[in-house]
Amino acid sequence: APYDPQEPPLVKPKIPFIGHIIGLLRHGTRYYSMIATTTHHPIFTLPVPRGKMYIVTSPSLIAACDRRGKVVSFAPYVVEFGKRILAGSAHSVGLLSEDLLEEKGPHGSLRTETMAAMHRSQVPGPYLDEMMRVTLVSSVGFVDETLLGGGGAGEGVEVGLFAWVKRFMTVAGTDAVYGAERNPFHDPEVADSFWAVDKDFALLGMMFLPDLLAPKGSRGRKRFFQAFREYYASGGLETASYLIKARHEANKKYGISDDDIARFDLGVCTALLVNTVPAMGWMLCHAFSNATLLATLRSQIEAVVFPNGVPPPFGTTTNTATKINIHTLTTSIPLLESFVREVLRVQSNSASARFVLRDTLLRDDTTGASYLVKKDCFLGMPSAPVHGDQTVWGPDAGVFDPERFLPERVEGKKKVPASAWRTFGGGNALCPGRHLALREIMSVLVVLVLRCEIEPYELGKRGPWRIPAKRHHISTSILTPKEDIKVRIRPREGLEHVRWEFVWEDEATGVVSS
Ligand code: HEM
Repeated sequence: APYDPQEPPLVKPKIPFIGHIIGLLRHGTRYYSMIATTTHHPIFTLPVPRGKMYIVTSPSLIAACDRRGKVVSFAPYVVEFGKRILAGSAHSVGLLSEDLLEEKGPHGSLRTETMAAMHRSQVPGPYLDEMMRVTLVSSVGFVDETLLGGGGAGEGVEVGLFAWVKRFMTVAGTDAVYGAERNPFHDPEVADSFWAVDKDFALLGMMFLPDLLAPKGSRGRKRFFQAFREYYASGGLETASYLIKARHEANKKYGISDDDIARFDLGVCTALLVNTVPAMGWMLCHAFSNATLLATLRSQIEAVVFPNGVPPPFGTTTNTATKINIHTLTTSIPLLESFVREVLRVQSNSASARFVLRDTLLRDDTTGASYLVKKDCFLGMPSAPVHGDQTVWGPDAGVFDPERFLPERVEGKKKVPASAWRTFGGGNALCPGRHLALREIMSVLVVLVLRCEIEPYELGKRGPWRIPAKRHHISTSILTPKEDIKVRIRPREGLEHVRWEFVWEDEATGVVSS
């Protein structure tokens, strides 16, 4: 459709016609930030071959889009994902695409019903606590194994940091959801299959000769589906979390076949893992590369967990374990969540991709200006430009500041609008896994900060920390590094004799872990 002057300002490409496509291919989502900083438009239109894209960069207009979530919609992407990546049957994809405008309410279609189940099962409360209990047992077990490695004499192990995190977070995350007893991810072949699909995501999405053009991803996808069909056939559902049970119920209500349910699980695992896993890697880079911050985190945690705030001396603790309730810890040490939120602020590359289902007028409450966005156009609210905006975060927007989200700091400053922190998106597409992700990340962080030393290590000697460059990916919000960091992980000196017991217990909800 021709450009209407009521639409957001047009940014013409330097190279006619294809210039923006070249920019996007070359710079990825950074391209939006580059345009935002040079034009200062709160929303702009990028003409591309066969259409146009609207890009929103101001928190007030992002809030306006969130309010119009039904017409500036995420739903078409759920449908495309079901079709292209999950390769669901025509029947199931048909059901997913019903009631795109969500006029029938939260229980009016398979898509909305499933999403309601995702939210209901992950709000803070007993279901979430139970998932936390399982994930903690799983990740602590793996850390124990690592620390016993390297001959057990404390020399530690040398690993690629992100690869190491990926191995245990993949299992810990899926244990929480599918239950530790029958989780298909305990078979390393299934875990590898899953990550092969993620790697070939863009090629599989083209739906063109996948066996030939994306052989590993295509084979991995088949292996994944087979493993999940077997999981349900052998009674896996009985050992699953409420999340999987609630989804299953919704699927059955709409007559989804067992084969399609196994396919949908690839969607669950994608949402569950592709951001959480790299996010954990970045957490460790930011925590362990900064000696002052690491010391502060340790002393704040130790003040809570040890009587008198210092580790018990050698010889006094052989029989009693030091019990650490991570739930209490994260509520009494605000720096933990502030740090995690700040890492997510600087590392987030989320797109918040939307599709305009109906011509809509967006009103910017701060300026009073209105913009017309047209049916069938793409609209993106990339996180990077807002996360780096000095008018929102202050002149130090570009600086990594782990204390930025401390409650007392937030109160003292000009209020940052909720729509300016976009790590988990917003509106009715707001990530339902945000509580699980934050809690899981904080838990693993506490365990590792307390128990481990992690140092860059190459060719047998200690090297400097370098925060690596990121690899572009079309669908994940937290990108992976271009190259992994080689590190040595060993038990912290002087604490080898401490027997740890990590639990997640919330007296308020009554879940007690073993
Ligand atoms: C650090 C970890 C995570 C990050 C950064 C993240 C980020 C996001 C983002 C940016 C969106 C899109 C929101 C939008 O477009 O406005 C999203 C959606 C979603 N996320 Fe997460 N996520 C994380 C972890 C999880 C976990 C652990 C789960 C658990 C299953 C999960 C489940 C989902 C689902 C199901 C959606 C789709 C929502 C819908 O269709 O309405 N995410 N996430």
